[in-house]
Amino acid sequence: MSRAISKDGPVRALGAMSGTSLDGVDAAVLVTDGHDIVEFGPTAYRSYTADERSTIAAGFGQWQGAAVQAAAEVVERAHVALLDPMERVDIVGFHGQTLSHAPRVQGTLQVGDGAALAQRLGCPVVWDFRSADVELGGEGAPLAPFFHHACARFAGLTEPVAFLNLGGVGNLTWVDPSVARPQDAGALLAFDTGPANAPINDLVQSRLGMAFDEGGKLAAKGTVEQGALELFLAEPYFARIPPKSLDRNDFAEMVALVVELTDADAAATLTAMCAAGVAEAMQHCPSLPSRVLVTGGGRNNPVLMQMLAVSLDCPVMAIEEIGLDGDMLEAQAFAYLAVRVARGLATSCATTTGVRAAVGGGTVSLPDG
Ligand SMILES: Nc1ncnc2c1ncn2[C@@H]1O[C@H](COP(=O)(O)OP(=O)(O)OP(=O)(O)O)[C@@H](O)[C@H]1O
Ligand SMILES: CC(=O)N[C@H]1[C@@H]2OC[C@@H](O2)[C@@H](O)[C@@H]1O[C@H](C)C(=O)O
Repeated sequence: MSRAISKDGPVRALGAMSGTSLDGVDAAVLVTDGHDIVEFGPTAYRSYTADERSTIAAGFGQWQGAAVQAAAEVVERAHVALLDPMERVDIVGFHGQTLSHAPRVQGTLQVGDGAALAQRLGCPVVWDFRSADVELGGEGAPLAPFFHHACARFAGLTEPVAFLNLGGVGNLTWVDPSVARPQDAGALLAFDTGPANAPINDLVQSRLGMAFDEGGKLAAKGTVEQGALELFLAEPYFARIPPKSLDRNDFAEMVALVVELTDADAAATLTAMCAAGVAEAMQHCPSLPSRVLVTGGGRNNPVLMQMLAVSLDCPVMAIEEIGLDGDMLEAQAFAYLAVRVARGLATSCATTTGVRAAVGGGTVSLPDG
């Protein structure tokens, strides 16, 4: 067996994330002891080709079979292509690609073989981060909140803030940085807010052959259809008390609500739905955050950001305002979580996934030799 990481002190970790919006794979190096962030390192990105994207998308909602296998192969190849040329690190956190997520029914499935990646890269790889949490009764998501807590403390924040990730799905973490440990009472509350970019991407892809509504240009030309928005907000999900999480396509029927609308009105309405899901989420926060720090691709959509600014009762800004990289936060999160798993520290707790006791999931695979 090759070396595992040291028992204490900071290590260099590399995190890799393939998110629900299917744009590509993000990778980022982080120096951490599993508690505090010491330093942010280099980052890299590899976009999926249109063919790769459709192969992965064909696996969405599936748990086994040829489509899952084909998606897994694409995910593995893309990660090797991205990570192999990067620096050698002490440990890798490999999220893989979520194909299906139904924690109370079948479970949660992230594809990509971490054991094979450990052999290929010649270093320990932590993977399958979500299964243990689900097996212990948790939602298995979101998992970035423990990292958000570390980020808030790294940035020297003292007041409660919210981290809002707008990827394919939206997720919000309310953090009180004055509480020392993420699993302690009052430190965190986290959950998925609703669909974010995924329905917008699906709409512009199917109608216009575009990957996403760049700059919200299409939505900016449209009018929000209030009736559709009201039907959307009547979904019981929004009133449900957290913890709660979503699969990418859990709100697929939304598209039916906009099917009769023009391209621009449909885009505007789906964008408004994302913002309205976030506005609904605020009622669940323990207190109004001092500000909402937006991460993920949705922060690049000025129409969406403006809708959020109008509908939330606190300032909304891109996370770059506190010096963090909004494109890489999730990859950094899985670097951080990998170190925590390897050191036997918790990665989720009752207020982040609803798991009964704080738990550290994840499988650690070491390379041979
Ligand atoms: N300039 C832009 N204008 C509008 N939308 C954008 C822009 N840049 C990115 N996006 C949106 O953000 C998406 C990518 O977001 P991100 O990389 O955060 O998602 P992800 O990590 O795949 O998802 P998740 O957080 O759900 O796992 C794109 O697919 C697109 O919809
Ligand atoms: C099951 C799954 O992969 N969920 C993702 C998805 O994408 C955003 C949101 O839904 C969040 O719950 C989660 O990702 C982030 C990285 C998380 O676990 O914090």
